[in-house]
Amino acid sequence: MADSCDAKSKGEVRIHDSKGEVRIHDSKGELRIHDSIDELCLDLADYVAELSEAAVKERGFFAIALSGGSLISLMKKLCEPPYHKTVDWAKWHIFWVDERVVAKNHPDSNYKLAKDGLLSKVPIVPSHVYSINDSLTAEAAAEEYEFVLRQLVKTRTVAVCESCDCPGFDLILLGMGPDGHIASLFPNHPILDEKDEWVTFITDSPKPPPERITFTLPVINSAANVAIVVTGGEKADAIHLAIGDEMATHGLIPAHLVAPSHGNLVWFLDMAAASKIVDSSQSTDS
Ligand SMILES: O=C(O)[C@H](O)[C@@H](O)[C@H](O)[C@H](O)COP(=O)(O)O
Repeated sequence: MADSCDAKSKGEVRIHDSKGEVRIHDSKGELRIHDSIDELCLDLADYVAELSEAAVKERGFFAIALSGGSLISLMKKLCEPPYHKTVDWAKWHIFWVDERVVAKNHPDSNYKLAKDGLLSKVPIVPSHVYSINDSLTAEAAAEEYEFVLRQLVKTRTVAVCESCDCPGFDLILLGMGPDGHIASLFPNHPILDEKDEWVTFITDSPKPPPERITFTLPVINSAANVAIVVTGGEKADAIHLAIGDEMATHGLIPAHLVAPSHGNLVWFLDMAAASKIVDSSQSTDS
């Protein structure tokens, strides 16, 4: 049984905008304003490459879990020089934080999205890519994904969290929806309270398609590093709730529940997504 880890970590917040880079320390960590989406992509590639190098040096592996959505396109710089040569791709072990229960060649598949947008462009080892069994029901696919993950924790390909028996991924990359969902953990959904399973499933996702498997919060919060990558003004309110101090009056949203027990949390935001938590006086033009 997975013990739930208490959330202790604070997050570092990096915002990317045409105004340059500003770092502001607040209750949730560091706020960082960069040049544009392109700067965000460069910073994200640097961040991932550095974590990969450190994990490979320390453990011989880099266990990373990907989300779907715009995250994959924001990882594009990793497919370009120097990263396509300098990253030790053969040591990567790639998982999905959540996956739609559709065929792996279906347009809605997060595996297809990552394969087309990243994995087919870098020299990863195909047997190190852990996609779901797309011939199973959502429940069975979640059970089988957890079984595969448990085998890789046994071999320490995926580390174990210091204070609970959860897998300790080297990096979990999340997106966030306008409602503040992360992975396939949606507001007010009972699986937010799941504390025993590492991987669970839903059949009523408010974001189509309805059937998905997803890591649970204890697994996300057991990672050594979590990054939440959010762009676009339609998410500004959710960012305000997730990072701003006023969230107590608005209730908790899933993104606010991401608080790694021993790991580091970094928010990568563009200015549009961050528009409700910073004012223009904090840009480097001032
Ligand atoms: O499978 C999924 O749908 C994703 O994992 C989901 O959690 C995504 O990360 C957010 O919905 C943000 O998606 P966008 O970045 O495309 O808005």
